[in-house]
Amino acid sequence: MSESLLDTVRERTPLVHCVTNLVATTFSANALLAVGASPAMVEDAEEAAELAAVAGALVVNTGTMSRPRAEGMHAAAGAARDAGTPWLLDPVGVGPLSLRTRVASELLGLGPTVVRGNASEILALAGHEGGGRGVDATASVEAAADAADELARTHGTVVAVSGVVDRVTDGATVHRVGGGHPLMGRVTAMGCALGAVTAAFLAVGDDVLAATLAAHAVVGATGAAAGAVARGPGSFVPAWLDELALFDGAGGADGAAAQALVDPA
Ligand SMILES: Nc1ncnc2c1ncn2[C@@H]1O[C@H](COP(=O)(O)OP(=O)(O)O)[C@@H](O)[C@H]1O
Ligand SMILES: Cc1ncsc1CCOP(=O)(O)O
Ligand SMILES: [Mg+2]
Repeated sequence: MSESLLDTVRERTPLVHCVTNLVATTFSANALLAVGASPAMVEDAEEAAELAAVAGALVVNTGTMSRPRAEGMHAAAGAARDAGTPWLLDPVGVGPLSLRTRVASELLGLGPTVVRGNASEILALAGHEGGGRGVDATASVEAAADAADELARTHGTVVAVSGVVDRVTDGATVHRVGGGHPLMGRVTAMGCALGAVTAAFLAVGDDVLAATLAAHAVVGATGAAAGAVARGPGSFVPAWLDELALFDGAGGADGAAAQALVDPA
């Protein structure tokens, strides 16, 4: 599953349009390049609508909110919906901060293909007390399980909640993805990069749940491998980009390792 979709990303180099935050921009673009996709960070409303209509997939990430950026998000998400471009909402910091919480709720109404966030953000997006502090989660993945299922069912979307073990649901079926490394929580914009990589898989896979799971498994496997060689958060970043770029495809040992992270016994 994961290995063949990764091969398809590399073959097709899908254009992934990101309306993302100031912190995540370069890291997400590098993660997309490393996995084999083609990133474009475009946020002006006029340009964002043009690009979202022709991109392979779109990421809308609320991490550094401003009114002009919110306009770009609405324009991009609306154009993606109209053009049938798959798009992922990463509701960074939703809950404690008011403008982004309102905007994310409006964006949810535009029908994201996937919603991906940490547990506090998913709880808040579903209208529950998430307890988020800034952009970091204070709730556990399992504490957000009911909220994630409810969001998925109400909005017809796949919801992925990240943490020590990620949880992915379409509201009916639930999967968990292991792997990763504690250093991933000490690198900024790691979840944003996971969202960007997930969008690259959405661009080439018709099965949204399978594509989301495959992307999470690849990030889990490469994160574990990078964590095993990194000395700390600084060396984790280049190690992870290298692991992502060097990850073998169909039939390889890396692909099998990623597959084994999904719903381990
Ligand atoms: N302690 C951990 N152990 C293993 N993987 C982790 C850990 N913390 C974060 N990750 C991984 O890092 C990625 C980003 O998750 P997370 O830190 O929850 O996102 P965010 O940065 O949006 O809060 C996910 O792939 C997740 O599985
Ligand atoms: C630190 C910070 N501040 C605003 S956005 C951002 C990055 C958040 O990235 P992630 O959600 O991937 O940890
Ligand atoms: Mg995040």
